[in-house]
Amino acid sequence: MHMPKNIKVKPHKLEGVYIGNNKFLLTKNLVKGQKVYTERIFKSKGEEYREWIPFRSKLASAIKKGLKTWPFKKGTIVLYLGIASGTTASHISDIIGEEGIIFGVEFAPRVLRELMFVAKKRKNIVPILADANQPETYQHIVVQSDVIYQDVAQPHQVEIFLKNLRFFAKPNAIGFLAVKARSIDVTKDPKVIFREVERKLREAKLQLLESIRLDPYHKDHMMFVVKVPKAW
Ligand SMILES: C[S@@+](CC[C@H](N)C(=O)[O-])C[C@H]1O[C@@H](n2cnc3c(N)ncnc32)[C@H](O)[C@@H]1O
Repeated sequence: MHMPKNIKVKPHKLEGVYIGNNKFLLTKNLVKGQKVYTERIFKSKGEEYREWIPFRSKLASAIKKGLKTWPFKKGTIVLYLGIASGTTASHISDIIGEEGIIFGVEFAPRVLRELMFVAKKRKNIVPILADANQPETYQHIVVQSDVIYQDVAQPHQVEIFLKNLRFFAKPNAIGFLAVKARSIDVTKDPKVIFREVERKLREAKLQLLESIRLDPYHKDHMMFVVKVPKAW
């Protein structure tokens, strides 16, 4: 087996995130010796860390671009829409630990199958084969959540996001919406699309905390971060 390299690690200002002396973002591996994608594993003072690659994860790229809102900690309950094979979710899983839970909704069966292998090792991931546009079909599984994270790259992604917030957001929950401009309309300038998304979020009476362009890691993508008002 390939022996992980020893590096120096220091905590990032966001809880549960670390920085290696090589400037990589890292999370502490919840399942020692196990990789989830093409990330490298490192060691420091008896602990094992996984590299969190911003080109592979929009959340990691948002951190690189200065994300400030950080609701993830041990025990956080997350609804993840468009979880795919669990690249980003595996790092959230590292951070929230065994006390937390990620309900991962994905509508592509083939992709969900990959996630099943990840979830077999990571007990805090619950894979759900469903269409995020129909929250009523998984309402019996998912509980009220602290965080709703959405990355579905669909034309009606804002509507899907709002619908799920209405079903599952706890008061004061934090929502992350990763928007790929081209999925909404390939013909429009991304800036126009992002303004439109912002307008819809404000119109829905959500508090817009941050909007972060994810270039150069993810071209024409924006991460919107919102807070759900107490009485919504
Ligand atoms: C960009 S990928 C997600 C990558 C993942 N978030 C990550 O960072 O590891 C988008 C995923 O959303 C899924 N998806 C798209 N529309 C969906 C829908 N309506 N319901 C559930 N999943 C959906 C796709 O099948 C795809 O796996």
